Parts: sequence; C-alpha cells; structure tokens
Amino acid sequence: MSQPFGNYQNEIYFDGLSGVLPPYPMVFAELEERARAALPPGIWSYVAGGAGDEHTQRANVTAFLQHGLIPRMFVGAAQRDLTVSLFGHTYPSPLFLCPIGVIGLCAQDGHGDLATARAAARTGVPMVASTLSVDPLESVAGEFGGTPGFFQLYTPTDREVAESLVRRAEKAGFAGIVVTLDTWVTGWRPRDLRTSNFPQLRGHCLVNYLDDPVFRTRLARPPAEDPGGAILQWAGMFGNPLTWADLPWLRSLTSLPLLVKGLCHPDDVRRAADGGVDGIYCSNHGGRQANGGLPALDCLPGVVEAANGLPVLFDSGVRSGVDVVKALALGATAVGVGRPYAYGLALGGVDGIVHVLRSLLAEADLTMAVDGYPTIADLTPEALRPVS
Ligand SMILES: Cc1cc2nc3c(=O)[nH]c(=O)nc-3n(C[C@H](O)[C@H](O)[C@H](O)COP(=O)(O)O)c2cc1C
Ligand SMILES: CCCCCCC(=O)C(=O)O
Repeated sequence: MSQPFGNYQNEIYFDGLSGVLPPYPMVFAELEERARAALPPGIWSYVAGGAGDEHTQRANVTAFLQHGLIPRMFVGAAQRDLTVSLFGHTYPSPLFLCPIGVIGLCAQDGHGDLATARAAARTGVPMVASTLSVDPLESVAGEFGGTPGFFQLYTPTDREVAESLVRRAEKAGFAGIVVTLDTWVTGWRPRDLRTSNFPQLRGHCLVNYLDDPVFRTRLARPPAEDPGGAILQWAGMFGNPLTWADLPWLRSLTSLPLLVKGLCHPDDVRRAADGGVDGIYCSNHGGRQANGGLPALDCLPGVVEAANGLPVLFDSGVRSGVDVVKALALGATAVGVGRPYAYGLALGGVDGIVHVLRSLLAEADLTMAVDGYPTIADLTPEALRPVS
C-alpha cells in the first residue's frame, strides 16, 4: 500500500504548515495568480504562456471537465494503493514532474533545478530534468535521493554532442532518457514575441552544453572568454528536426529506457514501439508549441491502445488531483505536473513544490477513497462517463 496521501488534510487542519505561502491547498487559478505576483513579469509570462491565442492550452484543461467519475459504493476503499512501477523502480505515486526548461529561473535563488530535484527526493515524485537547465545535470541527479529521475534530451544536430549528453546522464544515475520531439523549433508564441525576452531566458539555461566536453571542442574560445560565440554555436546545433530515420540511432545511444515525448497519433506510437522505444510520452507540450490541436487528453485513449502495453506517460492540462485520477482512468501509467509545480516553486521553493504535489496527491487519494476506486487498476475507462 502507498503512503496515505489523504492524511495531508489532517496535517493542514491540525498541525498547520510552515514555510509555505499560503498554507492551504490552492486551486490552480489562485496558484497562478499568486505566482504572477511573485515572479518577474517576463518569467511569469514565459511560463504561463502558450502558442497562438492559447485556446489549445485552455482546451487541455477543459477537456478534463468532459469526463465525470461515477462513484461506486460498498467498496470499502479504506486502504488505497497509488504505487506505480516504472522500468524496474516502484514509485509511491503515479505523479511525475514534467521537464521545464527555465525552472531554474523560477526559484528566488536561481537554482530551481536543484530545488525540483530536492522536492522529488522528499515526495518520491520523480523529476524529468530538462536539457535546458541552470544547474548541471550531474548536480541535479545528485539530489534525487531514492527517487531516480529521467533526463529529457533536446537532441542537438551534432550527434557527438547528443551522445555526450546521454553518456553524462547515464553516468549521473538517471533512470531513463526522454527525447522531446515536438520542440525542435519554437512555436508561435505571441507573449514571448511581445516581451522579446525568450532568447535571454534561454541563454541562462545552457549550462549542460557549455560545460560539455564535446561541445567545448566545437568552440574557438572557451565560453568564459567568448560567451556570445558559445551561444551562437549552441543555437546553430539546437533544433534537430528528427525523422523516423533517426530513431535507430537514438535507440542505439543508450541501454537505459528510452521514451519519446510529444506523441499524440496512434500511428506514431506504433511506429515508435516498433523502433524499440520503452515508453511513450503523450503530450502537446502544454499547448505551448502548436495552437489548434486536440486537447492532449483526447489523444490519450488512442495512444494507450496503440502503445499495446508499453508504459504511457501523460501531461498537458493537469491541474487537480481529480485530473490525475481521470488521466489514470483513461490509461495513463504516470501523470505529469507542469506549470503548477513551477508556480509552487516560485511561491515557496522546495516547500512550495512539495505542497503542490502533496495537495494533488491528497485530492487524488481522497477522490479514489470516496468514489470507491482503491487502486490504480480499478481506474478504467468504465469509471468515467461523458458529461452532457
Ligand atoms: C516554462 C516551460 C518550459 C518547458 N520546457 C520544457 C523542456 O525543456 N522540455 C520539454 O520536453 N518540455 C518542456 N515544457 C513542457 C512540459 O514538459 C509539459 O509538456 C507541459 O508543461 C505540460 O503542460 P501543463 O504545464 O499545462 O501541465 C515546458 C513547459 C513550460 C511551462
Ligand atoms: C527552441 C525551443 C526552446 C524551448 C525551450 C523550453 C521549452 O520547451 C518551452 O516550452 O518553453
């Protein structure tokens, strides 16, 4: 049995919470509003924003409202089990922390990557660490404790640099490699064009390249002497429009579990599975890359069916514990939290992330208790009906 996550409500009632502002669970709108006040405007708008007029981003959230859970009685769901096994490791819950490229900058001390890894260690919720971090991947992995995380690869066009990043992630102890496929070029993001601070934000998150021994051989002068030249070199190799012809090479890069992020079409899932990936990550990047698409949740059942038993990670639009339960019922193996934890970090550092995660888990656990679905295996599509 997993930890009784629902007990978080007793801690809040009877012991109170210290170090977290405000010390009660927030619905997403309040969390976002408070983070807006806490973060520098350019960072807030970068995190909060998405592609085009952001209707896909909003639809990711409202898609969850189209499904209603049906409560079941006489189940006796006094004990719940939310544990999940992923690639040989048992995690206490089905949550994970999505890769967020500028998470470092959301912390008041500028070390949000380390803070996220520490929150992962405290909660048992694994972190998928972005290539685009402020803190080096080795330091991030050094904070995982007993909660092994995953390394998210933005694949540079220079294959030797890509290989070097993967080798370093293996050596650092990451549990798997997540290759993001939907962001080799930035989508049309009007908020970022308006603030025009995206290149500058990104420039703070290049440590994994600038420190990389192979990347450094590509530079005429070290980054400390010629930072502009190093960034230009990085920009020249960042966006790799991978094709199916690259999948065998990606697969050959590592014997760690390999996952591909951004898959929404069942045909792509089947082809990736045939190409030897170990897991599918269904996501539309939180609506940040292409506007006008289906909500990611609507793609999930088709992806799960096509994955044919491979683990399916899901993100995009998860804002509550109830959303977590619904994504599990639609077949997700694990459910990713994106913007909510960035806001928790902005408000309360490690404690803020822990508070957001524990609130989501308490709500998920208590929903499963009240509605009579004591285990994740009990959560099937039959637990849901369309809301009319
Ligand atoms: C500020 C920000 C930066 C992100 N950076 C990355 C990244 O570096 N790599 C990646 O694969 N996804 C990145 N994502 C996408 C997330 O991993 C995830 O797919 C998305 O946030 C889920 O949607 P949600 O935030 O609406 O829950 C980023 C998302 C945000 C909000
Ligand atoms: C050129 C693309 C950089 C993307 C940086 C991080 C990210 O994924 C995001 O959504 O923002």
